[in-house]
Amino acid sequence: MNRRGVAVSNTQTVLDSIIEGVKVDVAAREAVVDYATVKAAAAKAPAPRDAMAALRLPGIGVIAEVKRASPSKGDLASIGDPAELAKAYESGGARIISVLTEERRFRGSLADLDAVRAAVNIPVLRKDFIVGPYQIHEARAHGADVILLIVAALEQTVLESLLDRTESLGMTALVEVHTEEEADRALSAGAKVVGVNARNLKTLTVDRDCFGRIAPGLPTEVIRIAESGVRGTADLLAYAGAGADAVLVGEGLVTSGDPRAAVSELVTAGTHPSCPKPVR
Ligand SMILES: O=C(O)c1ccccc1NCC(=O)[C@H](O)[C@H](O)COP(=O)(O)O
Repeated sequence: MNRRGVAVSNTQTVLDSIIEGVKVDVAAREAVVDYATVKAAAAKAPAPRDAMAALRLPGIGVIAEVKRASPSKGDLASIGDPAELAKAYESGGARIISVLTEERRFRGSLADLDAVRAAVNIPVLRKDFIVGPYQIHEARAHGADVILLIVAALEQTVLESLLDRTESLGMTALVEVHTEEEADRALSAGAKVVGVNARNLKTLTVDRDCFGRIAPGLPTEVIRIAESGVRGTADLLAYAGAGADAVLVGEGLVTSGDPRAAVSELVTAGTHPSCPKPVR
């Protein structure tokens, strides 16, 4: 019961349980490489690549994800060499490479991020469940140009301070939302790039119409990314019609059998003159 006597569920969501594991893992890494050391390493890292410029190129951009496994699907692809996969994505025309670094549920790692950043010339997104400043400096130290901030996982003041810190390090924050209320919070925190995830991270249900409900309410200057559920060009075109500047694709690429061709097909559709353009 809460203070008003209303029953409150104590059920842990999928997101809660991921965050619980992430916090344990961050504390373990911080015990080995302390905060001051990770900050110093971030300060010495090569300059961030310009993700905003990549996202402003004409056509619907493709953010291609290195994704081995997920809570919703279990194992997806073995991906022995993430650098080779990232190079295939880049040669297929991806604008940004997303690298899942969470280990317990996604079987990603910071080593994957290192390998991908060294292999490609386009911006790289560290896709993880960021809960504090340590992970932001850590992301930069490992070459990240973009980081993900999930509104549903962060108190508003924490979201604001993590967004400021990300930008002060020269990186771009992809601020992820799933509801209109979360979109309002992202905007009030100052998000310049908003990702609408079709996947509800608490229940794992996927609702591709979520983007079309939320994106039209975003200011025109905000870059809009449609995340999850893209399995082919029809999904990309539907998101484009609803105003997406880019789509973020994982499962559809890693299970395709030919990731370069799969990205290229999406890029071709997203840059074809008949593809709907975001209204600005
Ligand atoms: O993918 C999941 O099952 C998942 C579960 C809980 C939290 C996050 C999850 N995925 C992260 C993502 O947002 C996706 O990897 C990304 O948007 C790509 O989605 P898809 O193209 O559907 O693989």
